[in-house]
This record gives sequence, structure tokens and C-alpha cells, in this order.
Amino acid sequence: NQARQRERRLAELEQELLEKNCTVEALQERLDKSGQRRAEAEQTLTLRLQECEDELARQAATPPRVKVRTRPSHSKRVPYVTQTVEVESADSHRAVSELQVKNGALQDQLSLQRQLLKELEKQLHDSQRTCTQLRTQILVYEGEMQRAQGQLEVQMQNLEEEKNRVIEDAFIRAESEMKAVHENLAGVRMNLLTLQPALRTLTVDYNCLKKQVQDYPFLLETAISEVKQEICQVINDANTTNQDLLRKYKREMNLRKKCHNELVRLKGNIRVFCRVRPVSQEEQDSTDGKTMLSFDSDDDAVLYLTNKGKVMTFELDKVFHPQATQEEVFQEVQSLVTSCIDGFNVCIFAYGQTGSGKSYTMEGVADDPGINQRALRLLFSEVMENASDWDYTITVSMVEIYNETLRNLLGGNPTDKLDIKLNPDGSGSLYVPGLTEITVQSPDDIKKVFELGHMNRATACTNLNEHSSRSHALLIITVSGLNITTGNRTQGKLNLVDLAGSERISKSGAEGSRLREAQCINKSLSALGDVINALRCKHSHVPFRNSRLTYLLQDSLCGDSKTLMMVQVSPLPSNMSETVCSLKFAQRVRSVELSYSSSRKHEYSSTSSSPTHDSYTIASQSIPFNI
Ligand SMILES: Nc1ncnc2c1ncn2[C@@H]1O[C@H](COP(=O)(O)OP(=O)(O)OP(=O)(O)O)[C@@H](O)[C@H]1O
Repeated sequence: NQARQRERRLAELEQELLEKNCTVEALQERLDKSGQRRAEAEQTLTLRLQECEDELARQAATPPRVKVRTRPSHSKRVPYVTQTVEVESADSHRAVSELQVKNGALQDQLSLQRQLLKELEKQLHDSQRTCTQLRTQILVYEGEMQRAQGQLEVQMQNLEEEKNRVIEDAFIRAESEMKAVHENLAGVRMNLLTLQPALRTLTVDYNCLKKQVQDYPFLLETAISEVKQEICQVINDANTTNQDLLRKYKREMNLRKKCHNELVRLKGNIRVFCRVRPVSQEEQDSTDGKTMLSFDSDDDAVLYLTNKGKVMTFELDKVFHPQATQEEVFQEVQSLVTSCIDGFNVCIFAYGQTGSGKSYTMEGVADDPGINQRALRLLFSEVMENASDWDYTITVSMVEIYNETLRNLLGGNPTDKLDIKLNPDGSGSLYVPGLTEITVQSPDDIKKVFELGHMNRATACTNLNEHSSRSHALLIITVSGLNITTGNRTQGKLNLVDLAGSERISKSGAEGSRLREAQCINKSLSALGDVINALRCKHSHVPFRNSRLTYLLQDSLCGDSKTLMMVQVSPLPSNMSETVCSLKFAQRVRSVELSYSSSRKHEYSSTSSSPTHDSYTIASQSIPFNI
């Protein structure tokens, strides 16, 4: 790039030099010409001058016509005579004046020529100076040119060397690459040689495959028919296995049922749990949060009560501490709940003084439901799971027993009173004419049923809280199943009972209607105690009819039925006596075993129309439900 620039600069300089030479030549020419012109002008002027002198000489040689005028002298003596010779000739005068004019013109011309000459001389001088400068410049340029040429040559030489070097490198590289290519080529040749047998094998394989592809449809057909046969065989085998499994499953189910029953029998048909409710913030503030109950960290069936320094120990089937959640409580009862799908009758009672948490355990609160809702939902989901084999129907009834009066909570008119009657079919079973039974088919139905029951319960009273603690609330769930394959039928009943408050009448100091309410509660709880006691002692007669509650639950309390008593207690010292009574009751109930009573049949066939007809007085073994 630099070399190219220098070359261009050199060409420019040469061009400039050429132009300068031309200028010098032109100036030289002009100088020559002006010199020539000057010589010519000098020559012309010399000639003119010569002519003028000649003319003058000729004039002078011509004899003049002289008129001599002598001036008169005033003195005699003429010491000095001035004689003026005047050429009087007119021609000479004219000639002289013409010559003088000419002379003047020539003089002017001469001075002009001289001036011109001076200018020319000046120009010549300038031109010479310019010429000298140009020459000097030419010399400088020539020097520069020489220097540039020298540099150019050096660069050319360098470039040449560089070129040679690059060519040499490229050559070496090309040589090595060539060598590598040759080696590669040799390798490829080698590979080619080794691949040839592989190619031959591949060609053979390809031909083989081609043949196979041609034969494929036929092979496929054969394979499909073989597979079909195999599938049919497998399906047959699976069917046989399924039948076998179904048979085994049924046998297992029966076994499970038997085992479960045996387990229940061994554990006792009545199970007793205790739930200690937590101390509310208000109570904590007023009583320093002191509680009289403590738990055994190693045994969740033991509860300690400290009273005046004495420690009482209560042993139950399970004790729920105050922090136990609704879910934890339900986990413990869910096997009982689901057993009604297998055709068992189940009763779950919540027993305890007012405010001990019975409703909380059974009904729960909106965002944390209790056993009632959870049980119904569980039954519903279990039934759905078995829907392929079983056709189940779940019906729900809600009943309230207030002052020994039965009220239908899902009916159109909640104030209507219901009665319990013997089934006219002669089976000895009981039924409640007019009791509404709603079939639940979805979780939404469950919600609606509870809303309706709650609304009807609230309609018939002024203060629901007070009313609920003075009445028994029963949720009766019936699960009827039909096995689609075998045609077997089952029916189980789950009774979830939120009992009225168990506190003593003397303590409440009730009068009038309150006293009647308390007496009714007392009577029904007492009757429940009597029934359990009679069952425990295997009495031939069980006084189911002594209260509406026991009469209504007769089916679910006897035989292979299962009962759970959830005893609710308060941990506060102010509730000490009620808590002690409830726990004593719980412990006694725990030892009772329900058994199929032959007297049941006897009682079913009783002709008595009064529910209190078979009232039974509990002697020493009596369990005091009403404390
Ligand atoms: N385990 C618990 N966890 C939280 N709160 C509870 C628990 N048990 C009871 N409670 C609360 O204690 C209060 C009394 O409970 P609840 O109404 O269930 O008692 P009850 O025995 O049903 O009373 P009643 O006999 O008057 O119906 C309620 O405010 C309830 O929310």
C-alpha cells in the first residue's frame, strides 16, 4: 500500500517536473523573442536616427537664403556687432520644424522603446530569476525523486523478499498439507479396501432384508394370527384368574368381616373414648389456665385427674388431649363408620356435661366439621369406590328428642311429633312412621341435608344453644347395598348421637319447664345406662322402651352392633365433680359387652304399647348416666 502511494507520488512529481520544464521552455522562448524584438527595435531606431542625422546634414549642406538685417547702431563705434543670421527660408523653417516634430516624436518613441526595453529587461530578469528558482526546484524535485525512488526500490526489494518468504512458507505448508492429504488418501484407500468386504456383507444383508420385506406381509399375517391366539389365551387365563381372585376376594371379605367381628368381640362391643376439650382464652384469663387433668406420655388410653392432692387414674380405650384435631378423632372412629357398609349397626354417642364439647365433636364448626359430616363423606366415597360391584343407597334421617318427644328435623314441619312403632310386617323390627329419609347422591346433598336439619332445629326454639344442650340430636344414616354379581344384600345403620348435657339437676337449680327438661334428660340418660348395664350383665330382659332414645336405638344397641361412647370432659377445676362423674361412667361402660340377647326377641314381641312398659330398675350394677 505504501509502495503504491510512493509510486503515485513519484508519478505526480514527474508530471509536475514536466510541466515546469514546459514553463521554463516557454519562458525561454518568450525571452528570446523579446530579445529579438528589442534588437529589431534598436536596429530600427538606429536607422531612424541615422536618417535624421543624414537629413540634418543634408539640410546643413543646402545654402541658405540669408537676409541679413543689420541693426542700426546707435554709436559709431561698433564694438560688437551682433549679427543674427536668420534663415529666412520658409521651406527650411518648415523643414526644421517638421524635423523638430519628428525629432520630438522619435525622442518620444525612443524613450518609449527605452522604457519598453527596461520593462523587458526587468521581465527578463524576473524570468531568469524564476528560471533559476525553477531550476533549483527541479533539482530539489529530482533529489526528492531520487530519494523516493531509492525508498521505492528498498520497499520493492522488501516486498520482493516478503513475497519470496511467503511463497516459501506457502510452499512448505502446501507440501506438508499435501503430505497429510497423501496420508489421508492412503488411509482412505486402506479403509476402502477394508470396507469392501463390509460392503459385500451389507449387500448380502440388504438382499436378505429385501427378501424378508417381500415375505413380511405373509409373516405379519402369521404373527398376527399367532398373537391373536395368544391374546385370546391370555384373556381366558385372565378371566380364570379374575374369577379365582373374585372368589378369593369374597372369601377374604367374609374372613375380614369375621376377623373384624372377632376383634370387636375381643375388644368388647362397646368402646369408650374420652376427649378433653381445650381451655378457652377467656377461661384461661379467669382461672390462670390451671387444669386438673394430665396425660400419660406412654399410654394414650390413660388419664390422670388430680383432686386435692390425690391422683385418680382412669383407663379407657383412647384419650384425646385438648390439642387433638377433628381429623385425628375421626381417624379413630372411621373403621366403625365404614363397618356399617358391611351391614353392621353402629352407635356413636357424645356424652358429657354442657359445654364439654359434644357438639364440637359431633357437628364441628363450618371450616372444621365433626364426625357427622366426615362420616357421611367417608361413606359416600367408599360407596363410590365399590360402585363397580355394589349398588349402594345411602339415606339420611335427622331426629331430635326433646322432653321425650321425637321430632323430624328433615321434614316439612319440624314441630310435628313422631312415634316409634313395630313394623307391621311381623319381623319384630321398629319403624318411625312419617320420618323423612333423604337419599344422598353427592357431597352437595350432604351439605344440603345438614343445612336443612340445622334450620329446622333452630325454627322450633328461641335459643338454639340452650335448646341443643337440653335435647338429644340423632343423625341416622342407613347404607343399603346390593351386590351386582352375587345379588347379596346388606343393610347397616350408623347412629350418630349428640346427647343432651349430663349435669346434675340439683346443681342447675332448675324449676318449672327447666325442671321438666332436666327430668326428661335424666330419664333418658338413665334409661341408656340401664340398657347398657342389662346388656353387659346379659340380662334376659333389656329395658329398651324406658326412653325414646333407647327404644329408637334398640336395633343398633343389641346383637353384633357396635357402640362407641365419646365421653367429653372439661379440664377446668370448676367442672371437677362433673368431670369425675363422666370419667367414672366411662370406665364402667368400657367393661360392658353387648351380646345377642334372646330377650330381644321376647321384647320385640311384647304387646306393650308404652315405651316405658319394660322399665328396668338398675340395682347395684346400674350405670348412672344421669349423674
Ligand atoms: N376440641 C375442641 N377444640 C376447640 N374448641 C372446642 C373443643 N371442644 C369444645 N370447644 C368449644 O367449647 C365450646 C363448647 O362446646 P360445645 O358447644 O360443643 O359443648 P356441648 O357439650 O355440645 O354443649 P351443649 O351441651 O350445651 O350443647 C364451644 O365454643 C366449642 O367451640
